[in-house]
Amino acid sequence: MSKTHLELTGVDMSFDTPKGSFLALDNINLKIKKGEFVSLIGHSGCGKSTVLNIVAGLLQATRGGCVLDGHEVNAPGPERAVVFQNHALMPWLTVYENVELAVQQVFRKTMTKQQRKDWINHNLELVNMAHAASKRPGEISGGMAQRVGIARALAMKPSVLLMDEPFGALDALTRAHLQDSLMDIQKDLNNTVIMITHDVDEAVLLSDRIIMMTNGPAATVGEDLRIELPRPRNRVELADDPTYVHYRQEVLKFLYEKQRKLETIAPRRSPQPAAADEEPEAARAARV
Ligand SMILES: Nc1ncnc2c1ncn2[C@@H]1O[C@H](COP(=O)(O)OP(=O)(O)OP(=O)(O)O)[C@@H](O)[C@H]1O
Repeated sequence: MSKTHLELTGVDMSFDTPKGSFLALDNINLKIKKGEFVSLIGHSGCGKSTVLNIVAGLLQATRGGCVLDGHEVNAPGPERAVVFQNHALMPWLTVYENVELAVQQVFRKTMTKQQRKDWINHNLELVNMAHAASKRPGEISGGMAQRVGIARALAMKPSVLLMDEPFGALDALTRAHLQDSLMDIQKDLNNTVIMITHDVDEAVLLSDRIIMMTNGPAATVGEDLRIELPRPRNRVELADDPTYVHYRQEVLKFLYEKQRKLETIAPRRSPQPAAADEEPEAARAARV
């Protein structure tokens, strides 16, 4: 990790609403280095997806902007792949064809047909989905579909991987498995990752930095916590590690003491984890 790879400078974001202009983000400043894994955490509606959408080029900041490798971001691009919570696969295409679509888009001119085929299979193998290459999204589980979504994003060789609650809708076991796979993949590929999460343990386990956002409107970066835990990280060993516990408490303190939501928390836009009822109380408490 060395110089700044991605930079948000003085970003404001206002939305026009029937009641007038709504300032969602106020002066977001963030410098991210190549290969850093950064999590965005904050209460519902604070503006995390808006930040991600600005980096993805899906939204234009009202003031300030985003620069990637010295180039201003003002449109979506294959070097910034997005993984959404609900994977967004094309239901009429097979698993293989879903990944192929992305690979065609990026490598049609630079890879031969055979190279593209090998590359698609390689990425499906990375997420342990090669065995289901000929299945359609309707024939596989949510966790499997999410793995295909990740394979599709990785197959574009993005320098930045943007993930909006990628594991939020999955049961606890599948989530743990995918978190471990993501750590392995990121170690090999050294992508920069920005991930939105509501899960404090997930943020501490995966991240090099946790960006904690203040409550909206006019949300901004509240705290920027560096997670200096050696890698590879093992969730079982870390559970009792005093440094891990300290980081976890820092995030919880920010969310529940410094940024306590006084009004009723807005309903989540997305479904709750499938196995939430089976989770231990402590794990549930650590979800924003
Ligand atoms: N297109 C839009 N028009 C008007 N307001 C918007 C628009 N998009 C987002 N907002 C508002 O901006 C604020 C931030 O929304 P955003 O979706 O970024 O929050 P979030 O932190 O990702 O929320 P959650 O955790 O619930 O997904 C919210 O108050 C939301 O209602």
